[in-house]
Amino acid sequence: MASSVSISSSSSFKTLTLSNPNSPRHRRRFGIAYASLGQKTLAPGVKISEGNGGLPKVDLSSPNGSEAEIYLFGACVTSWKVPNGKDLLFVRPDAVFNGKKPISGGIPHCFPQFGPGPMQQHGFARNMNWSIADSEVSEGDPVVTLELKDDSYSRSMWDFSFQALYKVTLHSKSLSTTLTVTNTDKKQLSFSTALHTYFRASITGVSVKGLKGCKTLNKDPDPSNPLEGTEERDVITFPGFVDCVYLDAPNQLHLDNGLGDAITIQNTNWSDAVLWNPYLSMESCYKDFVCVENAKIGKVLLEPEQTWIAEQRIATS
Ligand SMILES: O=P(O)(O)OC[C@H]1O[C@@H](O)[C@H](O)[C@@H](O)[C@@H]1O
Repeated sequence: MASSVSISSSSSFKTLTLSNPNSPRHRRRFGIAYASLGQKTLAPGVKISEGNGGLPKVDLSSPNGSEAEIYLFGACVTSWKVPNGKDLLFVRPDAVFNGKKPISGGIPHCFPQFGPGPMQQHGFARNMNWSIADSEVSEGDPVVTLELKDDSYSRSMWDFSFQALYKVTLHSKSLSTTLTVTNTDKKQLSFSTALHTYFRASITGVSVKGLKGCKTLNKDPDPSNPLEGTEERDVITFPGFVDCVYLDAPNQLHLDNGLGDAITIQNTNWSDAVLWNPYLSMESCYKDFVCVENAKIGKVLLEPEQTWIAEQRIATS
């Protein structure tokens, strides 16, 4: 992949495009781009900084003390700190920041395939560089919108022209993420997707409420041949390996992270949910996180120029 940095501006925003951010040449040029972007071009509370592995990230900070960071690589939110300084997201200790492998933790995207399927697991959006499309302050809260478009890499796996916009809004005690996918092709396309959120947790104390009565597709023991069932429990705990899809899940789930935080996970238009904890297959860290994912497992069909929008809002009390 060639190294490049480009900044283009339209009437309301500037776009910073980065590729192969791990190369020394790229880092040099990123420095220039960073300087010339300056803070003036971004809204108050929205900054660009150099993250792990030299990868660029967007830092959001709100006047009331909450903070978030989002890597352009994968548009991955890796940190969400509430005003008391606690980070409610988790990045795995084996996560790499090399601009090639997806970042394992935070809120990775699964797009345009949740998986398993013909493409690489969880699609390609989590290992492509997104660009900054816009930033603003909305009712005092910092907002950044990242953008992903097809290129030769995405087309080698999924031969469609598309635009994905990912708007991240940092509120005082909640983080809202809105994904908007538009078919910019001349033919119909379809995809499945998820926000694969890793919450920091103490797994023996974790519980999830709100899924009773949902149809389940249990990926344990065979992810490619899930077992159908119905969730009978009011309160789901994690005494062992869990990898389960919940179809037609409600718009609000309640997570007790076992660390003293009650987190609500609200959504609009994410029809399904996924619970995952790898248990002993990730012995060094499985006790420290749980994935509660908003997902769209059934295919979304988009005709040319059609758009699909879904929002997730995670909040503490
Ligand atoms: O790609 P990651 O972050 O390691 O996550 C993998 C897991 O992601 C979950 O969403 C899937 O349900 C699991 O089947 C899968 O193993």
